[in-house]
Amino acid sequence: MNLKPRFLLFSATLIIISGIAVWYSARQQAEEIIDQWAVRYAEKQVLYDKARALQPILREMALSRQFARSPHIIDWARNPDDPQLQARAIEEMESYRLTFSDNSYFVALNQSGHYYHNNASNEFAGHQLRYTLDPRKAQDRWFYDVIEQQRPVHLNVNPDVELGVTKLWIDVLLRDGDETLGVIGTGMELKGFIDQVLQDSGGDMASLLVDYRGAIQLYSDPGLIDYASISNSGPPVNTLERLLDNPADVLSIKSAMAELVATGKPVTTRFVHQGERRYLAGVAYIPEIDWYEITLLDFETLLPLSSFSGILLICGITLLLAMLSFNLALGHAVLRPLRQLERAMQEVGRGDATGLALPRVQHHEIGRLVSHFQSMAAAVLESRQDLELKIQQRTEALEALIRTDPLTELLNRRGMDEQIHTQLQRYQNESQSPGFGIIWLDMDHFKAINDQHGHTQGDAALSHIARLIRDQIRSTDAAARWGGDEFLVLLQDCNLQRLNLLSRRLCDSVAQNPLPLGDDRDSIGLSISAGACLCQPDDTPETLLRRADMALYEAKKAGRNGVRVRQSQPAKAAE
Ligand SMILES: Nc1nc2c(ncn2[C@@H]2O[C@H](COP(=O)(O)OP(=O)(O)OP(=O)(O)O)[C@@H](O)[C@H]2O)c(=O)[nH]1
Repeated sequence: MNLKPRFLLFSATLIIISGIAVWYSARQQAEEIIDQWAVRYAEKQVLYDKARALQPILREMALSRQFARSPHIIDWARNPDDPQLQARAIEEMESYRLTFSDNSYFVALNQSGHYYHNNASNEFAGHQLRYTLDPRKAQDRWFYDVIEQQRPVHLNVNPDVELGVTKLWIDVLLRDGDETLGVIGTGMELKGFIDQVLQDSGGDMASLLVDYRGAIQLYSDPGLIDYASISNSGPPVNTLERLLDNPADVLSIKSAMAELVATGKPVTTRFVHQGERRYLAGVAYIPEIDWYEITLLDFETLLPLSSFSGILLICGITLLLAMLSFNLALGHAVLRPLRQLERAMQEVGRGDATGLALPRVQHHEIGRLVSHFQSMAAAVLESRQDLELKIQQRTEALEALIRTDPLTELLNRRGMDEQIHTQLQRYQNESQSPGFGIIWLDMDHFKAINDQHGHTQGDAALSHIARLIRDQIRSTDAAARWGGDEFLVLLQDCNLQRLNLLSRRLCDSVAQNPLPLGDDRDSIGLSISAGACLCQPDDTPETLLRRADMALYEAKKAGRNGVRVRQSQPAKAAE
């Protein structure tokens, strides 16, 4: 596999692995942030809810306490049958009615069991005595329970059967010294109170008030309120268990409540579940009423994890872009130069090293690689050229060798054959081509020289004659050792006169230049016979040579050291 797909695969694997790692760690971090944030938020919220719920209750409680300390009412409660005291007390009660938020009050006297009440619309003016309490009636049990428990203030959520309303009752003991004269106070209309202080803030949080047993005292869903908790002799019905599915969560909240009372901490938090949802419960103790404020915070709605998906998306895109940029940079800095280098290497391998398209990288490893490659390619090119030159020279030398006679360094028979063919073709094909002639030379009595002086001297004689021939001919002419002691001379641009002249000159030159034997006074006399002829248009190499051979034969026959020229004029000249 090439580097590019390898790197792409590698990068993709890296993206996936680091993406998963980033996803999990970011999710973990996000969850931790949300949890920490939610704890802080829940702590603040429960304190806020506590203050919001407590503020109106405290006001009514303070007023009710003051109401219970009224001397007019205490005097009357001691003597409930005294009409004057009753009139003053009812006047006092009516003035308090206007100060209570509900504009209503109740006064229940212990001695007579009479229950006095007037409401916001002053419906019972002049008939404030509404009924007489009966300890046998369930709906009147609250009065006797409050008296029995002797708690100075008691809050009680209870429907008023007589009045047909459900209220949060603030029950305050009416006392004179150690004597309990009755219970007085006011009621806050439950629905209005809940709407005012416990209404859900959308679907993301819920607020409720519970007593020390976990019995729900105030909640936005009236069906879950544990009404008249004070009067129920058995265990409470509507408790935290109704709200939280998991018993462990209920125990957890109860432990939080115990912790608050034990440590005096203003607030604490616990994670709980309601159905599939996870909530954070902020718990605060309200010592003034001995209840607990619980705020359930659905932080998955308040701050859903999906809020962080944008960050995760950006992380993912950034990672992807980083990897793509890395790949692009890698491709630009490494892979592309490497590909160019590879192509250049292939070109050098094919022997085409001209105009190599090499990457223009100056620095770093690839640059050095290119530089080394350039040097190497230049060296390879140089040695290749050198080699080719040598081969050419050797080939030329070989070519020359196979056309050269090693002893005399004249053309050999093959070389002269080619010359005759070439010249003959040119003469026959080109009308303007001048004719040429050949001279066939043969040493006279050469056998005797060999015999008398040995073959070495015989070779020397052959070389000596070759030199003499070479001296006599032009550079355009050609001379060859035809074989043994025979030579052949080809004369360019030749006619009979020149043929005759040069043949004679060659014979004379040999005759006049004996072969020196090293000793100045001694030499071997030499002579040659020559047969010559001019080429004819219809000649073949064979006919041409045969005529020269015949001329040579005649020269030999005529006594040697002589020349015979076949007189026939070439046809072109005759024309
Ligand atoms: N030293 C030497 N002798 C050679 C060489 N080639 C041929 N010969 C000798 O050359 C002689 C040629 O003799 P011929 O041409 O037949 O006869 P000739 O003695 O020259 O007499 P004519 O040609 O009739 O004048 C032979 O004895 C060959 O052995 C050579 O390369 N070196």
